Amino acid sequence: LHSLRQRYGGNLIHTYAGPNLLVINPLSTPALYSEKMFKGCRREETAPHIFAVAQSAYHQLLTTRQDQTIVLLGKSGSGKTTNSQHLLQYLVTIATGSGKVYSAEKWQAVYTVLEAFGNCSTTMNVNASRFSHIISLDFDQAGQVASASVQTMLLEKFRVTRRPEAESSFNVFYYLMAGADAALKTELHFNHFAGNSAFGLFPHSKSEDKQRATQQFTKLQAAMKVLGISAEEQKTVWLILGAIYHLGAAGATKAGRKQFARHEWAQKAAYLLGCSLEELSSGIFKTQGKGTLPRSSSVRQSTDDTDSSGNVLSKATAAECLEFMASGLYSELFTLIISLINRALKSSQHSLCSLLIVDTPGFQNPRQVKNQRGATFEELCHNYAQERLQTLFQERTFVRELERYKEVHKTPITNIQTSTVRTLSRTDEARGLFWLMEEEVVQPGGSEETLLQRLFSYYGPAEGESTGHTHIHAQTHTLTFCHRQIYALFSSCTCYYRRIYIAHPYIRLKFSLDDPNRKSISGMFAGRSSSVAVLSGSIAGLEGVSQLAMRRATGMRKTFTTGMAAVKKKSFCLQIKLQVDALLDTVRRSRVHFVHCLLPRAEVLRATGSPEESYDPGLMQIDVALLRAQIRGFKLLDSLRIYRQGYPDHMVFSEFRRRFDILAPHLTKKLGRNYIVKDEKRVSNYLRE
Ligand SMILES: Nc1ncnc2c1ncn2[C@@H]1O[C@H](COP(=O)(O)OP(=O)(O)OP(=O)(O)O)[C@@H](O)[C@H]1O
Repeated sequence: LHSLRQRYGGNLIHTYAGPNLLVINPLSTPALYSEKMFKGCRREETAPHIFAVAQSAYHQLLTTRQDQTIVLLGKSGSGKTTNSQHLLQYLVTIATGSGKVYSAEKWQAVYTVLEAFGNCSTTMNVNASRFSHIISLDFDQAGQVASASVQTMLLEKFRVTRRPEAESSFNVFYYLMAGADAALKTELHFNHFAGNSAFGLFPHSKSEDKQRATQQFTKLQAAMKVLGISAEEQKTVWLILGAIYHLGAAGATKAGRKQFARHEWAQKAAYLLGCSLEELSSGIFKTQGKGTLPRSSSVRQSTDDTDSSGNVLSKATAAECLEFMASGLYSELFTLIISLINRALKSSQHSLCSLLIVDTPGFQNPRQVKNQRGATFEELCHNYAQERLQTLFQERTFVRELERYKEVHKTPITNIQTSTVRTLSRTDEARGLFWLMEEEVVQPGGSEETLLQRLFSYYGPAEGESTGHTHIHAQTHTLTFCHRQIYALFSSCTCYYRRIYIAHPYIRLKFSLDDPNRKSISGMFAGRSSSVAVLSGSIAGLEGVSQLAMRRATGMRKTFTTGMAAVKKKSFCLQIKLQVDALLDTVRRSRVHFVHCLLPRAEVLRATGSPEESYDPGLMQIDVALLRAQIRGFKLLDSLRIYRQGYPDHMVFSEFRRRFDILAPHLTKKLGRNYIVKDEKRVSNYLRE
């Protein structure tokens, strides 16, 4: 702790803790990422740095030809996404061929688009990611990037329609509302905005916010252009976003017949989607019978799920029906954006092995920023993903090391707290969500209902923080909130069916094909294969063309299809678990490098807005209690102890032989260049001598 404080005070944000890198968010933009740093950034040779982690992973990829993954862990706002970008910046600079197909500019554009569509402002971070993603770089024989792809999961799609107080919707809505030029504004009916919105979606009111959003919109358009997203395609994206905005402005009736509350706004949404008001209204509010569905594999899947427990939409309120549609549309749009990004990154060049970068939304607990509300279901899901990755860290750091030590020494290692993940999780900050999820959802007899109740015991306002009415009110509110969320998510299959109804080529049977908006929207969705559609709304970006990308996609699909029986039971939580399983399965196949991102102080990201604008050397101070909690949560001290006492740096005999037999030319001479080794251990010992 002392070292970290001293280093941080001296503007040294990177520190090694054994094999892992710790990065403390500088809350400023220090000059640490210049091209000068690229040179000789070998872990063994330089001071701790995020580039050195990239270099080390790349070096291991080249020498072992084994896939490598860099996993970023940490609280929300601790700097995971920023560090992922630095990793990529380094890798594409050192390992991109002369063709520059994967330039740093292109990656910058990828992140600009991802941040516009998948980030928002939360109580912990003004630009928080609300989805998990894997960036994959596939390398060829010469160690150059041959192809790349992005897979995303756990998108918080319901944020479009409801979210905790004082948090925003996805950035892109504000960019579009502020930055659309006059022609686009007219086209989207954005010349004046509604006073009401069922989704709480309003343009920025402050002029500086508006100005920033306008700049961001220009930046987004430029980034889309860099990624080869045509003007026509961009327009389609704006049409869908515009339609979602107008659906919010239209709202839904609170009682009586389910219908739009303000028809003039609904009319605008219908126009943008290219259908009539009646068609849109019945698509959203009317219950569809089983027989009316067109036959297609993906549609059949949805009907199975929908009808087994009665008609979900008939139970949902009009507002919920509207929310299903809007968030479903957004989720489809997001999947489409990922496809467009992958189109720009794809290449059919042969590749040998991959380097993956995994970034998921960070741990978050509203109480950390003195927020009295309980956590939302989405926060639970993101914490769950983080906790599973943390479990992987422990598995790789402790379990294997302890076994190896015991194997060599025949006695167990001392001094290491070998508490199981279970007890660990229960006591640390992550609050045992991993086990909560596993116990309540996956075990027989588990149910979402009990999950919610237990969620409360973890996330309800703490004792002594407040008493009486407010306390209970906060809990009830969150419970209702969670219930609704789950209810909505449960019904997402119905929503999915409806999305197809709107977006699928089948729409042609129903809606006028001649409508230009309709044509461009269905044209964009039509190209996607049905196998991609099966995972629609869960994992996006599985349409890779390179061999390695296809192998990854098959692995992820398999996780879903083996659990499909369970998915048919419509357990949304299980679907979340499957998405995280797919992520973990992909990571597990590789050698993993961990980067722990640490938050020096809470609230500061909220308080100061963009850290870049508020650089003040005096800010390099640390909230010691917060830092200590993070170090404990990551189990960093134990990982250091095991690093000292165990065998953290090791290589298997075959690797040792391959790497060092150049030093024993007499051996190669005697046995031939490609000598076949039966006993690697014996040859390795021979080499050592
Ligand atoms: N190494 C760094 N150098 C400069 N700025 C940084 C660094 N790390 C983080 N920041 C700043 O901190 C802010 C939060 O970082 P970032 O969004 O990357 O966090 P995160 O861990 O990805 O958050 P979330 O989990 O909520 O998505 C960013 O605005 C960024 O500018």
